[in-house]
Amino acid sequence: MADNEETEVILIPALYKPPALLPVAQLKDQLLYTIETYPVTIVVGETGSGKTTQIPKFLLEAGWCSTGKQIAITQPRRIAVTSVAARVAEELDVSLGQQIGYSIRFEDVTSVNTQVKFVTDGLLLREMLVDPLLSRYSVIMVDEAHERSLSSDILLSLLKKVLRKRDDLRVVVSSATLEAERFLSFFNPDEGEKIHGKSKEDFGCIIGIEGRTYPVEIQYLLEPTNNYVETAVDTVLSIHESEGEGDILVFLTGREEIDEAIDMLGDHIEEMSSSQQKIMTLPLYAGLPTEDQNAIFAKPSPQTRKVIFSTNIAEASLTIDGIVFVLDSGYVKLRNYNATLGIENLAVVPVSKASATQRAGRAGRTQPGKCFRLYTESIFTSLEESTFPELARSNLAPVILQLLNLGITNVIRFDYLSPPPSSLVTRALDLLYSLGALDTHARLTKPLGTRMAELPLEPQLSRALLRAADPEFGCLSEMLTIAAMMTLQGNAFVSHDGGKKQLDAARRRFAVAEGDHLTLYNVYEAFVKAGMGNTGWCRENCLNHKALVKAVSVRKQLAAYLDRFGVKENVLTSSSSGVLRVGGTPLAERVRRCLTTGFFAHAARMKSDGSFTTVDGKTTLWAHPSSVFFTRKAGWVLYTEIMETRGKVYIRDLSTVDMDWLTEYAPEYYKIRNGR
Ligand SMILES: Nc1ncnc2c1ncn2[C@@H]1O[C@H](COP(=O)(O)OP(=O)(O)OP(=O)(O)O)[C@@H](O)[C@H]1O
Repeated sequence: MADNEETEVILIPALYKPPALLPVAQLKDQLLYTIETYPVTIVVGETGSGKTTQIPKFLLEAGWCSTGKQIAITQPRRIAVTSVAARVAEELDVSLGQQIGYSIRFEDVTSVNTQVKFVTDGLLLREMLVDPLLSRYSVIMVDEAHERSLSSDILLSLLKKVLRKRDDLRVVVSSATLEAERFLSFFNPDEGEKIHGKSKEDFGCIIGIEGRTYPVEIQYLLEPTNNYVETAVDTVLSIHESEGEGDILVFLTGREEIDEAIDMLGDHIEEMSSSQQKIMTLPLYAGLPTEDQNAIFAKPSPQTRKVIFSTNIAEASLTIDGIVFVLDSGYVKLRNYNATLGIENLAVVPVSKASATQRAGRAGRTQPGKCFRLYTESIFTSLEESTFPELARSNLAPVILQLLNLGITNVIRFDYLSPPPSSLVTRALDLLYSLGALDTHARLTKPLGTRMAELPLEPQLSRALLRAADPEFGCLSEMLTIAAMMTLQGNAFVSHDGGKKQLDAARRRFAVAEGDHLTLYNVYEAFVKAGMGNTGWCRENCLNHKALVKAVSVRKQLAAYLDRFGVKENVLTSSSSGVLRVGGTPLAERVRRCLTTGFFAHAARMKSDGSFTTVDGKTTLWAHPSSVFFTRKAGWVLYTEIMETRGKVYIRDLSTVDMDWLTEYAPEYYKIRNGR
């Protein structure tokens, strides 16, 4: 062991069942030797070879937690964190949250006994704010690093720095083949440089794991399709009719497509004869509450075939027992930030080869499988090798805020794995400056900037929340509720029996003329009043009970942050009193003004045809169907979510504002923009 050669090795409980089948098991000794010897180990292995579930157990068994330190395994996605942690706990026959735990935003399932912690890469970054050297960990494994998620790229950069300060830390990076060399040379000392006595030659090592659990047969279309949703549904039906047993996982790009496919398949299911095996459809996308996401793991009855329609969140690390068939649409919705327009959108683009391989790898995990690529083989050949780094196509404001809070003052020259375009960095600095998080020297302001960095919310929302207690606004209680509801990402309402009319009527019942934020506030208040255990009431009102329970918990956690900052609810604020006035300003207006202090950059004006135009008049936006302003008229609004689907830019969560408020709360920002 690095810290203590004499330490006694802790043995895993007797119930530990070594999964002899998994290819990684054959390399156990070599892996442990490498991790012991080199500060950095890059592990390259096929999907399903056992990297995620087995390596942490090997490390635990070898005593990497015996000095009281923990092992962390990061994942880009929450669902991978929770499900893999559950699997490892099950394999070790321990209860989740004890020896094996996990932590995701707003949900910490760990205890003092936790030795192996699965965590999202973003959350581990946050931990660095309180423990910059991540001193409580002996090994940190960054899984799925080839995905190049924003947080995992930044984490790798910061780990590189930490490794120069800590000689007892080990970093394991799991990656698809092509990126392995790049990761290694990123970590390596420069020519002639020595770190803790180690040079380029003995600082890191790549280990390849060959083989996978079960074979996966790949099939392609002979001719390209121009409607992959329809082709996916047809393929599901033909598998159901002519292939053997086994569940199906279909990769589409977003919620709308998933709903469309489920509806289309539903029509066919109704026509099926009762003697046939049944089909059970399930959606899976990031905005679904955790409990609903976990429904995909439930085993259906033997007479039922499970068909999961998912976005790329099921693409990596997941094992869904029973999946035999994978259908890959060949497309993914990727975040893309246009620094010139200041708009973050989701564009549907072809997947990379690495993604397609990961998708196929969701089959063949617990039995042999088949992957139907809903595109031709020549299209596959023409795909990019790997996904373009998220860092180079994102709004960098949140991450720059965190870097600054970690004491990294020069965010332009920071040692990025791939440096982002300078326009993205400049834009982020501009925005943070206009939010008051930075001073004119691009230093974090105190306390506003540091508090914004600490709150687990996007900077605009953090800013609005931190201003809410100001006597001028006096709406902290309301803003806490709105912020918590916004983290549900549009999932407060749900159509229980598929009735769109009922859903629309329910939305109307809670809707207020001022817009979606106060509507969300109304929903929350009504939910608490009806009794939080009242699932019947939620059903009647087409509300998502689990999501609302989650909002209550998120609200509490946010309130605890503010409490720590010494931000208290103003005595004048009372959530029950919608008519309360501060200086003659009604509560609803104060809330919208307060939102403007954060979201001033997201303003738009409704045109006569019901669409919206941005402040500079260059972009047309449409209210999302879930918005109050999908049907109602408005003047100026601000929006807190923006997404692009099939060439149309939709805005969600809108509130009416007065145009003058924009310059009142963000004079610098509008001066900067007008000056360009
Ligand atoms: N929840 C589960 N139920 C049944 N088997 C599982 C489960 N989780 C993992 N396994 C088994 O362990 C194998 C290895 O899974 P693991 O996630 O460790 O692989 P991996 O190498 O990290 O793959 P990937 O790169 O695709 O994430 C799976 O192929 C499967 O056989």
